[in-house]
Amino acid sequence: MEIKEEHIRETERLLINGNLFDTDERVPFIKNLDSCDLLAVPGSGKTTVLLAKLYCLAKHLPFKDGSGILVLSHTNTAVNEIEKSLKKVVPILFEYPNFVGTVQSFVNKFLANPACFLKYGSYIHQNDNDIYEKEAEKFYYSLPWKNTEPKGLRNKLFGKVNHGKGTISPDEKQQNVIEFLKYFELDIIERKIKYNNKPFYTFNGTAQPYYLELEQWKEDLFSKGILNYRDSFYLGDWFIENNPRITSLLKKRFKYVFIDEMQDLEKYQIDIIDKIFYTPESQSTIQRIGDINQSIYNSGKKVKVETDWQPREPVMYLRDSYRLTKENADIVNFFTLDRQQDENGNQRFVVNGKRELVNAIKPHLILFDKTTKGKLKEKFKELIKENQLDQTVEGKKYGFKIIGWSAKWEDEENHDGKFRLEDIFEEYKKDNSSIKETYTSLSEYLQYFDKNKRTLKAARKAILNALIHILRIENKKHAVTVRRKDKERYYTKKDLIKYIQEEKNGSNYEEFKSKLYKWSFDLAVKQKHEEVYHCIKDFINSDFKEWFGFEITNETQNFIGRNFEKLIQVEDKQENKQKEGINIEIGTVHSVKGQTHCATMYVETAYQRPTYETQKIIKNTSNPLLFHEHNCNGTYDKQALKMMYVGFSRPTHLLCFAVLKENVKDKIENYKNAGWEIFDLTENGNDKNNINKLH
Ligand SMILES: Nc1ncnc2c1ncn2[C@@H]1O[C@H](COP(=O)(O)OP(=O)(O)OP(=O)(O)O)[C@@H](O)[C@H]1O
Repeated sequence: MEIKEEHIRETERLLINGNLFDTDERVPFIKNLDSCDLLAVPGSGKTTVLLAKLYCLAKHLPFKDGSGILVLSHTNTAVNEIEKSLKKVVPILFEYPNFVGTVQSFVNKFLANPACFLKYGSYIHQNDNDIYEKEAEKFYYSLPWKNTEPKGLRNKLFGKVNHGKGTISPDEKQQNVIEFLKYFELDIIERKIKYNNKPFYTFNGTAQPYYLELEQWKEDLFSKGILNYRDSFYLGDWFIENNPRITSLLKKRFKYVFIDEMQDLEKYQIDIIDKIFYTPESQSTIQRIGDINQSIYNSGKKVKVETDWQPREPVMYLRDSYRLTKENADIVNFFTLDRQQDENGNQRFVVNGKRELVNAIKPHLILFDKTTKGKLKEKFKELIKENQLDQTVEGKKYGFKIIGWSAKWEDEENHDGKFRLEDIFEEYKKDNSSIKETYTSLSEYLQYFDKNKRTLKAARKAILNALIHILRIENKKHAVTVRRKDKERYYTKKDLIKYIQEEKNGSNYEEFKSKLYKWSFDLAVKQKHEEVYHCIKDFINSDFKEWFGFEITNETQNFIGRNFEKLIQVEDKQENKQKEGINIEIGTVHSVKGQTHCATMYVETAYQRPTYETQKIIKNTSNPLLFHEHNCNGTYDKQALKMMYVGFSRPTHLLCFAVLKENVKDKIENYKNAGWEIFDLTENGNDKNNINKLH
């Protein structure tokens, strides 16, 4: 197969405003259909060239041999970006036999889900760390404390998990055990439990009864379809081990495999993809794309310092950043953690800004303190207006964002005045809903189902999810046959529909279908949340409970609630948009990975010690904000450097870094001389609005 020039021309019009892809690096990559890795700095167009290649390849679909294209990424956001760019122009790329999704969703669909069904008779119902962690807490509190021999699991874990931790309070010990239950890994092939990457219990070890108790707990969860993200990969490995043919089938199905955001993949994710596609007899092309200096994800709560990705030959590179201007790129450049050397001994990763603006904009350093942090958003808006960024193509296309490393506190402690995003931006605190599969009340299901798209499909899914949630509370299961054995399993959405279609217990499918359509329409289009809530409540209390044969228990009653509970966030967001004129989104650095913004304000926030980014990265003899090579060697300073590298490299036009004045006050002159535009929002400023530009 060959990529056609005419298709590349089409992608130039589609993706880069009719500019041309350069013939030194980008066109050769787009045309290359052999296995390779692609590495490049932020904004160099890695995702863009991948999109271009996908477009060109999709023009050849369906392939004669019936194979397809697999496109994987680490986050849903990245997958959505791919869909947004290509779904309209090459819809065929999103249809069978192709697959576009996260690594997690790929492993779930092709490996973990069939494994779960084969081994435990259930499909994955909830693949979510939050839900899993709640189960871990529940399990902990269900374990008895035994004072007689043999000691119970709870006693054993108290000793083993806290071993070598010195004198700590009983509360801390308990917390450590709960943490263990949340994060230990069960290798179902080897029958081993690992914790913090070290062996903990094994089936063959002396602690077999305790191993078995933990294994049993996990397997009970699996048979309810409850898994954490990591479990999917162990189940996936189990599936490959027990059904080796699956790897040949997948290789045959996916002739081309592309992985974006490669730097964020964990070793076990990289390994499972290699195990399937990177084998001696493999005919599949695997291309892996990323930037080693942007690895900021980790499966735990930590930020990654080193990436697990070991690029392998042949490696291709892209020079220059098309997103960044020279002014912004020059700063980002000094936040490169690992520059590497090329074969000529030159620095390999240099961030070179190619974007040119009619009026160049300097990077802005915004000084604030605890009492003036409330002015940050206003200031950002003012700068956007002053530079007329809301009138630009990029402003309209990419928008404006305020970002920070740490968003929320996980405890209710007093934090000595330290702040995270939620302490600065009230609206961020309120907007704590993320799109999930499971909520705790019917009202939540009907309002949080899809904050961004509000499609009919999303509304329908939410209603069905709420209904199967009730069947789960009521412990209603139905019979399935797995490997000729009869089993019982909780209803999936599909099962629920099938049951109603079969018109069991007087159920009426036609009536249900038209109700479901009306409710979905009223939710998604008319936004009549309360009205729909009452209709569904009536339905549950009449037909639904009769069709499925149960009496409503207190737990379901609580789930439904007495009245509709209006969640203010839903309305708030839209009202804000209209009021402000300029819409500014607030989010974490993690959430804007891979994105382009017109203007970005990065606000330093508290995380571990030393507390703020500037305190972490500024050393006696080196300060990357002043264009010095960094001297970051510790874990947290390296993490900070990476977060700033990712965060600072988002905007096409305006980069603002909002910093606590006390962290930079001795060096303000130096920042000015280095090229920062400085605004001082603090009390002692001398501007008429107390928003002071220091000249
Ligand atoms: N060859 C090009 N010519 C002009 N503009 C380009 C080119 N390639 C990419 N761009 C533009 O540059 C911006 C960044 O591109 P893209 O998101 O593909 O970069 P990236 O390398 O994937 O970034 P990151 O590393 O931050 O994820 C986009 O606005 C894109 O349209």
